[in-house]
Amino acid sequence: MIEFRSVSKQFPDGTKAVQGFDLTIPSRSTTVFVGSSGCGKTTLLRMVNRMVEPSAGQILIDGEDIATTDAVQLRRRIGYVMQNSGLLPHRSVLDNITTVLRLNRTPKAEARERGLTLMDTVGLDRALAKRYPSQLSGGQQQRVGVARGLAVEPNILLMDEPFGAVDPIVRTELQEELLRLQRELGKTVVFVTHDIDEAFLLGDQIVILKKGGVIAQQGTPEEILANPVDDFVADFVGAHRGKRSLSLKQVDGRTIVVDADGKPAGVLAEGAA
Ligand SMILES: Nc1ncnc2c1ncn2[C@@H]1O[C@H](COP(=O)(O)OP(=O)(O)OP(=O)(O)O)[C@@H](O)[C@H]1O
Repeated sequence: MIEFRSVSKQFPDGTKAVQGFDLTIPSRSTTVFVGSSGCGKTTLLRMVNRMVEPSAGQILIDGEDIATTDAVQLRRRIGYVMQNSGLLPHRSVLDNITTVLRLNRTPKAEARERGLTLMDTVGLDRALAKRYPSQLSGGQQQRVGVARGLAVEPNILLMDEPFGAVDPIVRTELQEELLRLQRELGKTVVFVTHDIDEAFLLGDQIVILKKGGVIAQQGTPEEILANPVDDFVADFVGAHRGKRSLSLKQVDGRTIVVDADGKPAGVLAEGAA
């Protein structure tokens, strides 16, 4: 479980990115931060692995205040997947995936075996192991990024717009893969996006943010769809999705809410269908 307690972040230039943020993120489920550009999503995410330090407040992981932990150690046990994959261009696919394992002093042969297994896990052909990132498609690069994030067998996986830079078809594929992976692995995933459709598809819990990291609404997709708390949320959900008729469809054993074009608009909680 991750707890934000009255967390604020003011950058040295005076920008107040996040103010008095409170949230509990349950373990083994996916929480999605969704909101417009600049509302503080990335700042919130990066405070979880101390790439950004809060100016005030506390963040607890399983009851432990992370400010009291060693930042480097913390970062090495939390998976982090970023937009544009963030891969090292002069390292092979396998080296990219196993970098943190090697930093953690995992023996070379073991790291290699684990890297290849991770390639299987994220649906990458092992034949690509020796290629460089520039020799891969955008979707393949993102898969390498996910494999790298999973390399240290983290309980927590932070994902910052990981599928933002790929075309819509590949994006749908990657989203479905993530749903499958999450069913198998059951990580605590914190996912950032500005795309409400993506949020509804992937999130067990959705947190809609306004500027300054202010929570406009949090809840399950169906709670938010059924009862937007105010005009801001209704507009955000409606304007980004179009107010189209909704219906239900079975995808991978989950009941998905789809709009008139068959685009996913949400997932029904178990037992709700
Ligand atoms: N290092 C920094 N120094 C000063 N201001 C910053 C810094 N990083 C972010 N900000 C500001 O903090 C606010 C929140 O930024 P953040 O990157 O968290 O937003 P975001 O919701 O992730 O946006 P996007 O979707 O565009 O990535 C913005 O106003 C941004 O300009």
